[in-house]
Amino acid sequence: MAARPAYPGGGHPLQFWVVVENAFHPAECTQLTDARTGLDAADGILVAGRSNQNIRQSALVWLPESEDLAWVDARTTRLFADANRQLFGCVLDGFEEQSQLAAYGPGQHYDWHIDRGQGHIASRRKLTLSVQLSKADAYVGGELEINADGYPFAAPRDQGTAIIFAATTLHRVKPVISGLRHSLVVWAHGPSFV
Ligand SMILES: O=C(O)CCC(=O)C(=O)O
Ligand SMILES: [Fe+2]
Repeated sequence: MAARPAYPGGGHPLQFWVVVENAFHPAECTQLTDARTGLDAADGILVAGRSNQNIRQSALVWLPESEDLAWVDARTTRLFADANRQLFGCVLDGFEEQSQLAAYGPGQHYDWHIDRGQGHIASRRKLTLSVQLSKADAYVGGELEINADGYPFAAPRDQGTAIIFAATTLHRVKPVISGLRHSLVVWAHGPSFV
């Protein structure tokens, strides 16, 4: 892939995502990955309710609703609010889906897709938030890439780093080669294209 060309005209390059380092403390990441234990993992569920193993292969669970985990919604809401103020400036009016915990083992991946979909909830997805819950050296491969303009950007893989992007932006998780990658994925919702 060729390097991104210099932005013409001397202005600022367009920004398509917001990265927040240390958005989650390592102990918070561990609490979330531990929360998976004992939960039923539905293998390869697309959020539209259709399963397509060619696009997605990962173990996915909904974040359980418990008092111990109440801080998660507060944190992710703050991350969305800050990113929306800083960059996106879109109309957000709710959080209509439970947060997801995903885990990708060897060979598992999520091919290029966008998160805005059909249906009354998926069509209202405006922003996507992904948090790297695993330590950077806990897995090989498994990069989260965002392709907003033809130049895929690999999200930083440091544990606790969050990235926020428009739910209409192409992204993928490359196949994990070894180890296990955990992530937290959340959407913020709102009316179309405003
Ligand atoms: O695991 C991730 O970081 C992203 C997953 C994803 O793209 C999705 O669940 O729609
Ligand atoms: Fe996605």
